[in-house]
Amino acid sequence: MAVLKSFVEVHPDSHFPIQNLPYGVFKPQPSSSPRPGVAIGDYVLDLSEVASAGLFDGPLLRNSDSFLQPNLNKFVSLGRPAWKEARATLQKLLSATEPTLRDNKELRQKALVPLSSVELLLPVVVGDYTDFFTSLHHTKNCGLIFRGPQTPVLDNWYRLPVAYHGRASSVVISGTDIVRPRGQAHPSGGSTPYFGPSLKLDFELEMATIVGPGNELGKPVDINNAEDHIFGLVLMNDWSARDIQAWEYIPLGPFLGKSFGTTISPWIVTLEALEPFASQAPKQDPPPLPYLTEKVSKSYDISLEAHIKPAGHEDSGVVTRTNLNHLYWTLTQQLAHHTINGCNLRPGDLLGTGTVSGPEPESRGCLLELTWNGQNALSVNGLNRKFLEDGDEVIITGYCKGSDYTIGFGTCSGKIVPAAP
Ligand SMILES: O=C(O)/C=C/C(=O)CC(=O)CC(=O)O
Ligand SMILES: [Ca+2]
Ligand SMILES: [Mg+2]
Repeated sequence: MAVLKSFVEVHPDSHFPIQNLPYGVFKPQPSSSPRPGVAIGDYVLDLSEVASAGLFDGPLLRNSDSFLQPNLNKFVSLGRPAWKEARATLQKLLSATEPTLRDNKELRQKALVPLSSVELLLPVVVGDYTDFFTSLHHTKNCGLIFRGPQTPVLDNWYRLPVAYHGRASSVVISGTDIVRPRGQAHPSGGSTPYFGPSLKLDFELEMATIVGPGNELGKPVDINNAEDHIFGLVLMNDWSARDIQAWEYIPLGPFLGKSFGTTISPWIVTLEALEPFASQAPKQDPPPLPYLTEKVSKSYDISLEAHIKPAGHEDSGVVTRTNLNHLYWTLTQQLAHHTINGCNLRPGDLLGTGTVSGPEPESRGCLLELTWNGQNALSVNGLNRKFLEDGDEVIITGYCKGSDYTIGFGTCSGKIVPAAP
């Protein structure tokens, strides 16, 4: 079958071919109101213009105002049949052989906006943010570093996807500066805690689920229906202050060491776009309990990289390369487990996968592991790094490489600025 092509020119290396069509929210001008869009090549297609022109003409979206909203919460709440209808409409509208938009100069000029000229915003209002801990390699390394060699991975980890409740208010869009947090820390062997700017500021390379339709309080999601509740994925950086974290986390878990900022990428890549890159999830031993046992156990082959760009440098240096398919617990197991006690999820909720570390030392997803808590410096563009310095920009990227096109996530970046005085 011929490969689907758009009339919008798309560079072969672009993350945003017609096969992707990730959803975001943008402002065409600083004074404009936010509106939903999909990325196509170097452009964003304004979905409020497409809707206003009456071009969503399928049965589910014909009279819908879901693209006349300042965020995607309403659209993601509609569920997979509406998402499929929107995707079919947009792929047809943007295809090389379809004249409706291609030959309508006026509409094209209104609806196709150069990406370089827009401001990208958070795609959804995130009501709740949860962070899982699903890489065995990350769990083992953190266990060794924080707790020593006795039992780096506790028995519960193999039985359930461990997580903590994160902080939604500090989830920010890619490009937002991150202020170095201040807090209490306790130097190892030291007798009294100190207060000041974190000396062990780190990134965590993660991906995150954007929840579609939620579930009613008291009604868990069945594991085999969990995929119906997943709209798509974004890149995520769970900034972490390791010195604050190590001192505060016993016995209740992460708090101020992580809640000062979490960055997500602007484009939500849908599960439909990722489907050609689905892979078999790793075998689980011991087998999970029935409520976590799924008919199809799916992961995705998504290559992930983190780069650091020190202040004043033109280029960034790569510090890790990993893949989403290293994770032990699947996205659907995470979601089903989250609701098994009756907890309700809502459209736009953000479920971080946890740090995506792979088995090789070069595939570790954070500096804590890469430098083994600052014992071994990493060389970045000729500079030594144990933890992040002021002015460092961390850039995460992710993509699935097919033979004819790339499905990419763009980038998720943030720069460290000095702590408050
Ligand atoms: O092992 C610990 O005490 C803590 C580990 C983390 O900081 C991990 C966390 O945020 C979850 C994850 O990213 O996998
Ligand atoms: Ca994390
Ligand atoms: Mg964080």
